[in-house]
Amino acid sequence: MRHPLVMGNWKLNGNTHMVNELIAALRAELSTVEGCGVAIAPPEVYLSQAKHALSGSRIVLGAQNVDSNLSGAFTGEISADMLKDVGAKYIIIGHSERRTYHKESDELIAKKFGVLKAAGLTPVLCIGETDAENEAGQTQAVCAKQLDAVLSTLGAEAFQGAVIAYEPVWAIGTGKSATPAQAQAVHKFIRDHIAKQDAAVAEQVIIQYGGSVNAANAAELFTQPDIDGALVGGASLKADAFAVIVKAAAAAKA
Ligand SMILES: O=C[C@H](O)COP(=O)(O)O
Repeated sequence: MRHPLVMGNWKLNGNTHMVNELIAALRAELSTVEGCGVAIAPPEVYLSQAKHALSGSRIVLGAQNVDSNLSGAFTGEISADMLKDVGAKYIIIGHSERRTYHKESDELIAKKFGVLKAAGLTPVLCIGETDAENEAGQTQAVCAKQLDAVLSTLGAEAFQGAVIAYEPVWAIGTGKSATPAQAQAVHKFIRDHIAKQDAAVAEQVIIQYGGSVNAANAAELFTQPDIDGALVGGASLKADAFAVIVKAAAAAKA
């Protein structure tokens, strides 16, 4: 039985004051919610502060990226061990913004996946097609290629305990979410693709949807059988909206 996971990706937003205020508000909003995992990924510079602010709560700390190297002369980078050391658990890799702005390849992202697994951390692997790829009918091919980078190097067992976030690039930050039926079709394709190698692993892997999830559309998305929560950008910066999304996931999957 899979449990949903709703994770907030704060992206490049926040400051010392905001981290404390938003976490305090989330703690108040979510203190009684059960049946849905909750995580937040603040910017790396605020991870320790966030960990302290989350102390004793059920909200888990995540991060937005990791380097593929473990240590050494890699200026500006953060290692898996460092993330673990500060208490982060769910680590986003392969986000389309990193694929686009930092030219991250499927191969590099697969390497990061392996580094996180080796450190005992949970990869949140983002995959998804662009608008042009969607228009060209290439959604499944793009998702398969992004998954295959991990499957071919680490095997299906690497997805045991891992998280996949299907985020169509055209839906990120645009206000234009995929419809529940559109997202479900891709989520089922993703699960079936992994099941070709290992049905048990495919059955347990959490597949989040991401892309303009908000308080108004979350509940309907979560009615779909293969949508196991959400990776939330903009709406994760507002405690009330994020709490509605978490509660919708808990209710839909109860
Ligand atoms: O990681 C989160 C996604 O990029 C979705 O962002 P969004 O909810 O602002 O569309």
